Amino acid sequence: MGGQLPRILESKGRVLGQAAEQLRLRVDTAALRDAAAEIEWRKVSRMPLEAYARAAESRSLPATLPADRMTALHERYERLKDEGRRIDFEDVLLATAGMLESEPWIAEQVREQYRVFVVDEYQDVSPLQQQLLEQWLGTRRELCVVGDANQTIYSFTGATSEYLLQFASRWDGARIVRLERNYRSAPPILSLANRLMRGRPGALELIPATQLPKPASARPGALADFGNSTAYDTDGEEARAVAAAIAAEIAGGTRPERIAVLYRVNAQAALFQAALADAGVGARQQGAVKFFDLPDVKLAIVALAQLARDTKAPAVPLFQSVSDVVRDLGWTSQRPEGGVRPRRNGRPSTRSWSSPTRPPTAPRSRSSRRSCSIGRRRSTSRRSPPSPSRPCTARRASSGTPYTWSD
Ligand SMILES: Nc1ncnc2c1ncn2[C@@H]1O[C@H](COP(=O)(O)OP(=O)(O)OP(=O)(O)O)[C@@H](O)[C@H]1O
Repeated sequence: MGGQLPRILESKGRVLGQAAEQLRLRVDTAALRDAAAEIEWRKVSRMPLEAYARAAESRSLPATLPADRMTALHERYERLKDEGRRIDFEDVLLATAGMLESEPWIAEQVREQYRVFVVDEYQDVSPLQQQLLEQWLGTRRELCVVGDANQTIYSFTGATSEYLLQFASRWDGARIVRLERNYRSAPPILSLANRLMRGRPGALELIPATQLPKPASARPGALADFGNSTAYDTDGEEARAVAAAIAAEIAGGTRPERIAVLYRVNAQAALFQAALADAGVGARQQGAVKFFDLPDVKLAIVALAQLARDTKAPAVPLFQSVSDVVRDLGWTSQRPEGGVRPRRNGRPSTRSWSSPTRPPTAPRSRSSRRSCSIGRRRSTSRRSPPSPSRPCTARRASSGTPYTWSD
């Protein structure tokens, strides 16, 4: 008790970089990013370092960081963090859970303050977050969770849709409300989403709430069906096929301004633009802004200015401090190839000099992650409220628009 509060690490990048340097590990930024994800996974899974050392043997790790080096890196990262009196986002959760467990009076105080709990995006809850939720709840049952197992995206950092899928069996008498009427997307999108998700655990059968408006200018049948989805081996092949399909559409009479390409991460834009140019199709990137107006560039400039004013900052060469600052913001020194570099866990990596740079390991809520282009929030009052003392779970209709936001 007492003393100075520890500082919260904005991202693990810088401390991990120092740890790797101290251990003389030659690792690139991608491997460090994977190490950060491993640290998150270990901590939200509540796994002590010794247990991780064993578990790491059977995990898929970067070639430069086999199990023993990865474990050593975790250990050094934790040590450096403790020495600097800093805590990361997982520590905040761990410390809160530990406090509620060891100090029942604090748990009581929290429970008095909050009576009813609503958890959104419940498909992406980690064991540690679930533990916290249970500690907040105590013996009460005033809980409503909302989620869609088909929108699970954080498994690689230890989240699991199991809590959502098993909710009814864990909470006897829970009321399940299936939100399958979809107000967001047009019927062809929903029918494609239904086809893609059919048979998966917790899959919903989405029902369009509205029929597609038919402007007079629309070519009959233009949006009647998306046909089958096609997967390509590489981003380049995908971009070329998309460009060829667009060129064919235009040749068939569709006006170019009626065509849009929705992509998942900004780094893909360059590939699409190149493929479209090769196919003789002019394209405009929406949201393209000047370099110094990019939010991430502005952020870096603010951080660098702060560092320049900080008289207590350690005297290190300029390139080192600049590199530390931008690395801390999640940037890498590798030029984007226009494609998305696959992570070892199959998820795309979005870090690059030109991509938005919120670190993938930074503490951020799903809502902030999505805030770029899709309004995710809607007043919960429009949903049926859970009856008191009866936990309810609502499965959300998947939006069916997985490619419309860009990180
Ligand atoms: N009853 C309704 N009538 C009209 N429009 C609605 C209704 N309910 C939701 N919508 C619209 O549907 C869209 C999606 O709603 P909302 O974001 O609440 O869905 P969600 O299930 O939380 O989505 P996600 O699965 O992406 O988190 C919003 O544009 C919202 O305005």
